[in-house]
Amino acid sequence: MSLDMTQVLTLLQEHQLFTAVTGDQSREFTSVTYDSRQAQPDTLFFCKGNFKPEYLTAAKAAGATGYVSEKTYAEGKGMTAVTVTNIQQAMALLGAAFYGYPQNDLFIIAFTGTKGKTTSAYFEHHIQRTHTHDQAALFSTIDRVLGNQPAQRFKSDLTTPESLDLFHDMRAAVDNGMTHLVMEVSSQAYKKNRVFGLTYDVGIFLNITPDHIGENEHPTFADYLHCKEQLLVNSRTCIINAETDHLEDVYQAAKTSTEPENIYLYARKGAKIQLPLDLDVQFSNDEETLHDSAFDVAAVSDKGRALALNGTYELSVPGDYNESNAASAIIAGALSGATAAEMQTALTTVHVPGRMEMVTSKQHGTIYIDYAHNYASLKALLSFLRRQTDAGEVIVVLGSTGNKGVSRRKGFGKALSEEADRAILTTDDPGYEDPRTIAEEIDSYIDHDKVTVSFEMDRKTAIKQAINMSTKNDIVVLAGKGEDNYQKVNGVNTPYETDVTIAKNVVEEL
Ligand SMILES: CC(=O)N[C@H]1[C@@H](OP(=O)(O)OP(=O)(O)OC[C@H]2O[C@@H](n3ccc(=O)[nH]c3=O)[C@H](O)[C@@H]2O)O[C@H](CO)[C@@H](O)[C@@H]1O[C@H](C)C(=O)N[C@@H](C)C(=O)N[C@H](CCC(=O)O)C(=O)O
Ligand SMILES: Nc1ncnc2c1ncn2[C@@H]1O[C@H](COP(=O)(O)OP(=O)(O)OP(=O)(O)O)[C@@H](O)[C@H]1O
Repeated sequence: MSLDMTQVLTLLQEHQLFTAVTGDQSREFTSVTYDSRQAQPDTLFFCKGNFKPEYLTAAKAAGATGYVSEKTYAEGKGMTAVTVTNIQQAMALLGAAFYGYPQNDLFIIAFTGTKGKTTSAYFEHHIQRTHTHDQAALFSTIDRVLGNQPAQRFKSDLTTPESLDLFHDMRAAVDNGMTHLVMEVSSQAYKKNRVFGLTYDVGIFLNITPDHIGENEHPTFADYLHCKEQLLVNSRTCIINAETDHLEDVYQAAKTSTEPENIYLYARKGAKIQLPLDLDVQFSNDEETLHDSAFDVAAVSDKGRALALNGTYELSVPGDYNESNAASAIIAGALSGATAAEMQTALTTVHVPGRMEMVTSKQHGTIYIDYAHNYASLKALLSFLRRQTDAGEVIVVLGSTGNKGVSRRKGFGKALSEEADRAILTTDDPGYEDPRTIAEEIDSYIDHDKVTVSFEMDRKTAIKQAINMSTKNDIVVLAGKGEDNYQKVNGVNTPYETDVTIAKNVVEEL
């Protein structure tokens, strides 16, 4: 893989990003990076974000011969310097070119939404693995699967990787024989131009509620919505959950680049839709259970019927909202050519780490471990579980993260007041804050006439207490950490056994 200066300048000029160039213009680069620690001979280095000039000095010392940035630096003397109007966009364009446009060799299915991205991406990946006989890659918040060997599976740092990493990983996936890619696209990915210039074969919009607004994320809800909608603007075929808030805005965004015959709308049967739009696919379920779900999917338009996806689907992950997530994955699967039978097979065995994990105990009811960590997700989770447990109590163990998402504390108080009987407030990634103070803040939003609250800052002890106090008709919910095996404390990822392990051990010791 390589990139020469003629390609660099042509691409930047074509996209009106080019400002100026100095130095040797006959260079060819055999490596690209935005991190000086990765630089090597003949590297093209990108100066972006919270960049410091000494990183350029370090990159040059390691052999970098060119750099791209929004201004020139004295530290880059002797290197070819290309200045651009937008470094993130330039990096995405040049990254795609350096890695030989791997997206052209992949059928790409991309999910966005405030909640359900990871879950739906896992559902879709499972469908695609079945459909393609294991030729499907996955870029999720949890992991990046670039091939079928254990060494081709990596933990993720970001929901959507930085552009150079994204195209690097796509190239690796293609070279590993992958033909399909399922990916999550965060609003930050658009805000930071990580996916600039990328077009998806199928883009799915799941839902939007206020979240990720604040310092280092989005200044306003309007900005958050705009960034999320960019996924649809950049998709050849769009799938929209017609139950989402702001449906009109979302639908209009899809229509800016996609004909209505390539926009699919789905919803639960009987759901109230905000706009007089015709649905394409409905799903329904008369029998929810705590352990899995069997729901019906039916096309209700001509273009929906052309997908041949009608049928009853058994889903190994419970929760009414997961039926909605699965419905989106089924439509995307059908658009990629997967048959209903393939999708039915896949969904019966899918597992999403840290989402709706179950640990059962005969005397103490079922324990659910779930990543729910804001109002919308906790409300969705608890209201589903509440409906399943008329006879018993809903007992919740949770905390809230320190130094970010402060509004979640109020949301937790609200969701607990609406759906829980007991809450044990504890620690969840307190960062530089005191977990007890965070817990007290959550408590200040709880209606104490409805919820009995106690405090236990050692999360393991809190989990033991919750399981021990529950009876066989109760449900215990361990919320917020999912499969995390650390607690972020004072800037350090402190090892943590995981909620699932602790719950299993407690049950074994009973
Ligand atoms: C605000 C934001 O988006 N920041 C991201 C951004 O940071 P940045 O460009 O400022 O980079 P930086 O890490 O501060 O460092 C500056 C530059 O110096 C370079 N450097 C640094 C040290 C050195 O020795 N040499 C060197 O060259 C770095 O490689 C970098 O290019 O680029 C970095 C990767 O290059 C990301 O890790 C970082 O994500 C931050 C940490 C983050 O976690 N952001 C969250 C908000 C986020 O993006 N979340 C979404 C999910 C949210 C959702 O669910 O919707 C996500 O997609 O993950
Ligand atoms: N469609 C949905 N609507 C509401 N809540 C949901 C939905 N799907 C999942 N959830 C809840 O949200 C939690 C997080 O789900 P998931 O990880 O799939 O979402 P995400 O969009 O990837 O989230 P994040 O951006 O926080 O990583 C789940 O554990 C569940 O409690």
